[in-house]
Order: sequence, then structure tokens, then C-alpha cells
Amino acid sequence: MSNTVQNNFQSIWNQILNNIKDNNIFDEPVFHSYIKKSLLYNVSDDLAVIEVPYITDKNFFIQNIDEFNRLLSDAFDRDIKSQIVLTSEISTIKKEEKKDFIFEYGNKILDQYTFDNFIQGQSNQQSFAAAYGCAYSKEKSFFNPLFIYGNSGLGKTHLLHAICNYLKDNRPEIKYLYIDGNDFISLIINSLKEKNTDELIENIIQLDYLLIDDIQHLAKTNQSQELFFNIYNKLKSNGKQIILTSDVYPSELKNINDRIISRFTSGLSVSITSPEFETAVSILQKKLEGRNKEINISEDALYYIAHKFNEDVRKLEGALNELLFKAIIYNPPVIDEQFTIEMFKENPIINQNDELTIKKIKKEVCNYYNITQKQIESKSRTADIANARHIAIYLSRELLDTPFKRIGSEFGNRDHSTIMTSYDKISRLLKEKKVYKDVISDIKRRLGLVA
Ligand SMILES: Nc1ncnc2c1ncn2[C@@H]1O[C@H](COP(=O)(O)OP(=O)(O)OP(=O)(O)O)[C@@H](O)[C@H]1O
Repeated sequence: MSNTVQNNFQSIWNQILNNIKDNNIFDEPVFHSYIKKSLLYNVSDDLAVIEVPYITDKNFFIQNIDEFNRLLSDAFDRDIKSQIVLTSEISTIKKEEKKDFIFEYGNKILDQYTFDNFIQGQSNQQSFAAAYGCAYSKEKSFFNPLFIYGNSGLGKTHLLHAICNYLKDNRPEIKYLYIDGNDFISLIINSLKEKNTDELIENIIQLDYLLIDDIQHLAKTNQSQELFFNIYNKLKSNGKQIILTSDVYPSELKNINDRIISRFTSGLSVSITSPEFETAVSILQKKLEGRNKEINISEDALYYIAHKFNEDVRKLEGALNELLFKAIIYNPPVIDEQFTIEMFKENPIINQNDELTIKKIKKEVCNYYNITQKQIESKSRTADIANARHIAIYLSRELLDTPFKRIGSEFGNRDHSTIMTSYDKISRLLKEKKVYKDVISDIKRRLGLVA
């Protein structure tokens, strides 16, 4: 309980004490002997905890409990019952409260984010399997840590909540904490302020699962990184499961200590990328499940949205909601492709999608190779990433005739000779290996350039 909350209770209690004194509710000597030294320790819902120093005071309060219940109920304007505790008993209550203080910051789990509601496709299959495996496996340290990375709105939070919902329903004995990266920092900063970091560590290492969403926020403070490092090592060496998400691959995290990053890469890192067309359609169908009586929407309309808004699932859901809302206003007999096109005519996302750009090429190549935008622009020389980068560079030149210098600035500020080398490399491989021809055709098809 915070000091501010406790001060508020005490000021209400002081008013009650004044009331007792001013209105002679109890005789003056009785007030001085038994009541004056009491404190209001806590009030939650319908229970007030009154703290008294001596057993004689406690007995007095118990004998007159109805009167105190009445005074408290009047003051809080609701029915309140009181519990009388000795000061010596308060430390036990405090210990129990402290056990749970980490949960004030986390475990705000949404019931609807489950594994059942999560649509799988090539773009998220690995992440789904790893998340499910972590929830399901009773083996200690299944993949430890599990690190899920990908752009915003692709289902990372959904998977972490799904793990917690699974644990809650199937393994109730498991203690877990799901916490957003920013809240985790607040928890750490508060513990540093209140000088109870030992207790914080003590509490967290009691957990079986620690799930931190958007761990990239850790970059904000060095102190948090120190403490996190400490907690991480303790959990890991005790075989506790750690699951983290971020918008980038661990080694691309900025302003995070190298020794932390190297630990992140020591488990399993899996990516989530934009849903491919079929997955996007399935997600839309899932969102409409059970509503086919009230909503008459054609497959073509869903295909149109899936094609135009599949950059991230949040946008996809947003587009569907917008369309359904417009259908309420205009009330068409059926929400078909024509109606949908008309409703999104002015939408900037669609207009942006219609025109071929380097950004769009990068996005399709990333989806094809299951890597993130940050990876394709990064300095990484990992074979898959470098190959994807060469192909995206080749297509940017070939399809848009973009100057090499300009392409360089779109790919992590590389100089024009590096870009020329990439372009030449793919031009040569296209002549030598059929597989490159197939890859380029596939990506062009995804870009809507060939039938
Ligand atoms: N494969 C999927 N199946 C069903 N719903 C999904 C899927 N992927 C994402 N969603 C939905 O998309 C929305 C955004 O997902 P979520 O919040 O998990 O994204 P995120 O990757 O955590 O984004 P951010 O990094 O911005 O926090 C949620 O409503 C989620 O339920």
C-alpha cells in the first residue's frame, strides 16, 4: 500500500476521532485510554483494519465494534465492517501484502487473447509453436529465454496473453508475471525509490514464468538494466522460464548493454512478420465468426481488405471495423467488393499501396524471407538476411530504376558501390541459378506485378 493512500485513510480516521471526542460518543477518559492511539491501517471494499497498540485496546474496540462500524460506514458512505489488529500483527499483514506488490504492475491479462483465437500462418507459425511449447511444456527451460520479435500489431502481445491464459486454465499451480516493458521499468524505479530492491528481486525470483512485453523500453534507464540483469540471471539459473518480446531482433536493440543482449540470444529467437494473404483472410473470418446472421459480407470484400491492409493485424482489424461501421450508415444489401472499394476510396493506406515503392518492395521481400524491416536495413551479414537484402536492392533498381545512391539511403545508408555489388550479384545469380528466377517471380507476383 502506498504512503499516500495510507495518509488518506488516516486523515479520515482523524475526523472520526474528532467526531467521537466532540460529540462525547465515548466518555473522555475512555477516549484517552483506549481510542486516541488507534490508527486506520487500511480500508478495502467493505473491510477496515484498525490498528491499536495494546491487547486492552483491542478488547475495548471488539466490545464496541458496532459503534466503530457505524462511524466508519458513515465516513465512507458504504457498509463497512472493522477488523481490529495489534501493531505487532501489522508486520505480518505487511509481509503478505508485499508478496503481491509486483502484480499491481502486471498480470492485466485479456481473456480473449488465447491460442485458440490466434490464426496461424507462415508469418507467425514459429512464434506460435514456441509460445505454445513454453506454456505447455513442463520441462524446465523449454526455450529459455524465448524472444519473439516483429513489427507493431502482429500478435506478440496476443501470444504472451495466450501463454498466461493457458497457464491459468491448465497449470494453476504456476506463478507467472506478465508485464509491459514500461511498467517493468516503473516497478524497478519505484523499488529503487522505496529502497526495496532486494524484496523486488526476492518476489520476482519466486515466479515460474516472467513475461515482459516490449523489452526494448529497457533502453531508457541504465539502473533498470542493472537490476534486470540481476533478476534475469537468478531466474535463468533457477530454471525459470523467461519470455520477451521486442520490435527488433536482440542484437539490433539499441542502448541495451551487450551482456544483456548476448543473454537474449542464448535461447530461441523467433520472428513474426506481416500476415500473408491467406492468413489475413482467415483472421478476418475469425473476427466475423458467429456474426454471419447480422453481417452479410462477400468473400471478395474480405479479399480486398486482406490484400490492402495486411501490413499489420491491427490495421486489418481496424479496416474491417471501419467497413462494418460504414455498412451500418449506408446499409447496403450486401457488403461486396464494390461497396468496399467505394468506402476506402480516400484511404491513405490504400493509395500508398497502389503505388510501387522501395518501402513496398522491402516489405514483400521481408515477408517472403520472414525477417523484419529492421533486419533488412541492418548491418547483419547472416546469409538469409544478406540474401534478402540483395534481392530487395536488385528489385528496387530493376523495377523502379532508382539511383544506387538513393537505394543506399533506404538500406541503412550504404554507399552506392555496395548497392551496385548487390545488384550485380543478383543479376549474375539469375543467369546461373533457376531458383533465383523463381524467387524473383514469386516476389513480383506478391507485389501484384505478374499474374
Ligand atoms: N494471428 C492472429 N490471429 C488473430 N488475431 C491476431 C493475430 N495477430 C494479431 N492479432 C490481433 O491483432 C491485434 C494486435 O496484436 P498485438 O497487440 O498482439 O500486437 P503486438 O505485436 O504486440 O503489437 P505492439 O508491438 O504494438 O504491442 C490484437 O487485437 C490481436 O488479437
